[in-house]
Amino acid sequence: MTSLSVDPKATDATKAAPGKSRAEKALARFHEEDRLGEGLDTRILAGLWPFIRPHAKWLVISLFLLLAGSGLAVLQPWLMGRTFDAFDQPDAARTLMQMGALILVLKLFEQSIAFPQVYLMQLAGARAAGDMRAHVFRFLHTRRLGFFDRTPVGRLVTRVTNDVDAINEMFASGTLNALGDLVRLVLIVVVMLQRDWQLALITFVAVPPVALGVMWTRRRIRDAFREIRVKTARMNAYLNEQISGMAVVQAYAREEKSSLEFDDINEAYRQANNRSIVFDAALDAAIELVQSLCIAAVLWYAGVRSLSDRVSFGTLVTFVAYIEMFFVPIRDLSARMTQLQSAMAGAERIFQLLENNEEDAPVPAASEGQAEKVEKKDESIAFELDHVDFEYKPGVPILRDVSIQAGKGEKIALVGATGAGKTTVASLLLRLYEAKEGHVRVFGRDVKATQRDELRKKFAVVPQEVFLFPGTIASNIAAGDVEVDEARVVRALERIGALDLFERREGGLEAKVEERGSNFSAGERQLIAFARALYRDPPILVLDEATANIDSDTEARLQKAVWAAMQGRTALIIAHRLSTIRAVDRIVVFHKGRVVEQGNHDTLLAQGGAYARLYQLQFSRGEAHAAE
Ligand SMILES: Nc1ncnc2c1ncn2[C@@H]1O[C@H](COP(=O)(O)OP(=O)(O)OP(=O)(O)O)[C@@H](O)[C@H]1O
Repeated sequence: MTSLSVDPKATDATKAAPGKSRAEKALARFHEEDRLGEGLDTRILAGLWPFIRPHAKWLVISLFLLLAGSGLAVLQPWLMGRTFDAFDQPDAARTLMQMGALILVLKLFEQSIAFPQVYLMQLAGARAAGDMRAHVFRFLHTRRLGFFDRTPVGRLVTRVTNDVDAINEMFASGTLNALGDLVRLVLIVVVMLQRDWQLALITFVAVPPVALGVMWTRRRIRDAFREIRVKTARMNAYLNEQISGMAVVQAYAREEKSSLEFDDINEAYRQANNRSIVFDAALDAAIELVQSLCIAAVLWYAGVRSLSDRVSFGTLVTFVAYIEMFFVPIRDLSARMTQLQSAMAGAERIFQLLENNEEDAPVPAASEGQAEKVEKKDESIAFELDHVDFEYKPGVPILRDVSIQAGKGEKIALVGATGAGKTTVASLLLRLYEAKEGHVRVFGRDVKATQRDELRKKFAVVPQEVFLFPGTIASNIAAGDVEVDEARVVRALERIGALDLFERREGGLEAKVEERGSNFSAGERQLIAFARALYRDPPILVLDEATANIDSDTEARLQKAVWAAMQGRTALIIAHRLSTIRAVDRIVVFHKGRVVEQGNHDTLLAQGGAYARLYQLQFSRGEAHAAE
């Protein structure tokens, strides 16, 4: 796809930022996205086409009906004029009845095609937008984690919601009706000129000032809308922050201060809205005024001219009707242009996102031949880091020359100060990130040469911060399975000794899990994560032990869960509890991204090195007693 880069010039939001705090500037930059696009952009339209194409037939029918509707709308005042002209003809009564019937039929026809026209246009738009949302969501699933580290969540959510909606709006709000408006304008101009060119010119004199006025006002309205979007985003961000941090707000009696802050944000939002309302109302009133002036001018001129050349009654009726139809499309054209620009800007941002090439490669990165080369067929090794260097950000090394091997069934503990790089090792094994140097192998195969799904099926991860999805206890334990296998859920819970704990809850295993598992304690969430690991029953368990304090009953259950989960499989434990550390086969000690010691508890203790110091530190804190 060609590059659809965004114009880098600063926007109002960033220009308005001098002297502001860093946070405010960052916020302003974030809202910079509210800029509008360049109107019709063929590259963007080409990018949208694959989403529209499957629904294009509805769009074509709708546009055809739109053009037909525009023609019918213009035909009626013309017929009306002919009807009035027939008044002084001898067979006026018959002509009037015929024309009346014809106008009625045309009106009915026009109205009856209006429904399918609007419906089909919106249908095509809603379906294309739905496909696009699904596409972007699937695309996000296939990005590497590093991409999410760098991209704010809010921005990605906006791509799937607001930006796609902006494209949908193009269909829903009738932006494409601009085509009908244009046809209508051209037809009106032609009929007016043909009917009476002098009266037509009187009307057209008003067009340039109206067009200029509309453009000026629209620009103000557009600025006001942009301001509204910025204020809305600010309000959303503030509400999000306040509601998420409600516990702190209440605990520190911050309600009054928060209310004052919110009042400011609310007031700014109201004022931005006010500006758009004022300009919108003024524009409507001005258009009405111009229409009335045009009608008055036409009537006046017809009066003046009637001294020498009588203007027919029918012509006057036709002109009055056309003038009423004439300025509305001019007013709407610019609003539709704004909507189109907004849709193009939304589409451009989506395409920029879709250009990201950090794919979480589903298939082996190396060709088959290369894959063979990196394979190391030692069936007894479950996983291995072979002289691995790694950095999250270029130039900031996190792991340096790390080599760790785990034999099948071996239990390995990683210990070290916080930030030493232990969790990173687990992420590399799952190929959530890729090593800069060296090799990461799982069952003898380089992770880069393994199918993503095949690799990840070999692991169950119990993270420090367990993430629960809304659903039930059972559906969370069976995470990843569309159909929950009840018997397996029960067996998994039994094995970690937590079945009774969850069955006691109201609703049992079908008890509701709220968003992010907020109705479960940290310990309970950990237990669910252990059950999840056992349900999956993979050959390797990765356990990032939680450091949070939990009550002694849950602690005992967790201990049991750890042992149950480790049974019969290889385990990599990022260990914090001494009881866990002492019972593993091998301890790997990390310091600033390097492996500084390896061995079992007794050997390392006897060495009196880094591990012995860490152990003494924890022991002196009294944790060792708890672990006895
Ligand atoms: N996604 C990330 N992007 C950038 N830097 C990161 C990322 N994740 C971790 N780091 C940094 O990498 C270093 C190692 O982090 P890691 O989580 O592996 O440490 P750890 O030893 O597991 O720490 P802890 O015991 O606190 O869990 C830290 O300095 C951390 O700030």
